[in-house]
Amino acid sequence: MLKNFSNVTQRLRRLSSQELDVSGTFQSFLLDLLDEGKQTLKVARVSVWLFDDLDKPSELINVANTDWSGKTLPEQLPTLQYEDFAAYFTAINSGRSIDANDATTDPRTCEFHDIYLVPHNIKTMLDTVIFKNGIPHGVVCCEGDKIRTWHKDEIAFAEMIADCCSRRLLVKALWQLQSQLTELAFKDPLTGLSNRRFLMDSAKREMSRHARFEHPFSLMMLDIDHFKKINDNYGHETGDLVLKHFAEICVNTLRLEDCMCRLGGEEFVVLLPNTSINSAMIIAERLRNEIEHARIATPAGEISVTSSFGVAQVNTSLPFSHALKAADHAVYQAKAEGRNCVVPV
Ligand SMILES: Nc1nc2c(ncn2[C@@H]2O[C@H](COP(=O)(O)OP(=O)(O)OP(=O)(O)O)[C@@H](O)[C@H]2O)c(=O)[nH]1
Repeated sequence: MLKNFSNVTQRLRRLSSQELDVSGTFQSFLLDLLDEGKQTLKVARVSVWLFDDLDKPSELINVANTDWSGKTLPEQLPTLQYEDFAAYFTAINSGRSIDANDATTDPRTCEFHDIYLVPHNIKTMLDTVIFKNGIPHGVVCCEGDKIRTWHKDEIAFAEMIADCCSRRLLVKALWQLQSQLTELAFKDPLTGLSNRRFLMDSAKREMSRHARFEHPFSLMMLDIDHFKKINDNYGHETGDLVLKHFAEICVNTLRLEDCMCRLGGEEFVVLLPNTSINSAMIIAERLRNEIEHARIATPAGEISVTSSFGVAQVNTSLPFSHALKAADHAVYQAKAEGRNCVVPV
């Protein structure tokens, strides 16, 4: 029976309030939680095991254990296979807690007798199920070195620990999904560059920052010359490869703080913070030269491209679209002047 039940639930509530805090790692959250379980239930160790694959729950992987020193994972995580412990896996998949008072004789846990219980001096086990979308996803294992009768309070407490794990796993999955969605919303999937939406968002932020500090802010627009011929001559796949490598060449030539975005097709924009039009012209000329001399390796052989540039200093008291339109116009002028050149607004 649990002593000081209200203190215990208070501590558990404090821990579960950290479920939404994804600034710490999943690992350190689990270890804090398991330490609480170990102290409260007075057991030798508590560990968490998760199924590797929910569609095929044939392997459990040990992802946290109060025996592990510090908060680092061992190089090789211990695993359990269904074929070796069928009764145990079946019990977990039923979703019910395993209160094996005497683990060596309990039919759900006696399979561990020779390889685990005896070598580790484990006499009793209390295992509670972690769920994901209502399906068993893993287990919290509490192990003790004396046979004991698990009281219903203790089982309820261990189930609360498993529920904390379930919710933290859900939060982790939601955060992963959210960062994937953000990536999809703001990234061009082909080149990995930011997309038009990101450009417009960050331009707005840069405009107000530059207006406040009265720093110069420029942009350049660049458009690959005769790109249609690359598609026509080598095929669309090679065209895609050229776009990817073209983006890499540009990113490697530009400064880290310069933000390069793909507007669409073979048209790109680079935001140049704290840069005057004169410096922007020098940067554009350097990039133009770099692109002209690069040899892009493709299965169809080496391909080289050139690019036409329009460069503008952004007037922060006008909408950003003005600077964008002006740079676009300068690109047209660069095309009219024979391509592979830089034209200022
Ligand atoms: N492979 C590939 N091609 C694309 C992609 N997006 C646009 N394009 C192609 O890029 C080509 C752009 O052609 P145009 O706008 O005529 O321009 P251009 O051939 O580069 O000629 P100039 O700009 O006048 O030098 C079109 O054939 C588009 O189909 C893409 O994601 N992948």
